[in-house]
Amino acid sequence: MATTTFSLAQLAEHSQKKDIYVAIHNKVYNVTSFIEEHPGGEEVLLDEAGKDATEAFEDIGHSDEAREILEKYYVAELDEASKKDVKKTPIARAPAASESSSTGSALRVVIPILAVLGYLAYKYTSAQRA
Ligand code: HEM
Repeated sequence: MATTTFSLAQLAEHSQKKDIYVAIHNKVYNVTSFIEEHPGGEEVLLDEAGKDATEAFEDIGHSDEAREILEKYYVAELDEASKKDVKKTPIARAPAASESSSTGSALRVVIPILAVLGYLAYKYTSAQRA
């Protein structure tokens, strides 16, 4: 049997009371027929409808029995790639690093020049005195 995969976008299409899918630990479950039986109530499941409900599910500390019930409603694997796309945020690069290194290299050139000029000035003035 070929494995069906669901993206987060596909999962989000099933968020109505008459059509509820949730993802828990990267597996997608159709819990439409379960919501009326849920000991925790319909409301909490409706809040997680069409989403990755792993955190909500684990925060409650569901029993092994709850996990077994879940297996009956399995429909597909959650597409890992679609998850990563959502989480990917551009990292702002700090320009300060390159700026400070160029300031550093400028100083490395200027300081020896000043030292040579100082030495020559000293030599010149002492030659005048002699
Ligand atoms: C979608 C799959 C879910 C299944 C199969 C499921 C199943 C169950 C079961 C069997 C119980 C009874 C206690 C236990 O055996 O642990 C329970 C309780 C509970 N569930 Fe879920 N649950 C699901 C999702 C959720 C989600 C997403 C939430 C979100 C917060 C939630 C919140 C609760 C709460 C608060 C209780 C405690 C009810 C009480 O003790 O008064 N459940 N659930």
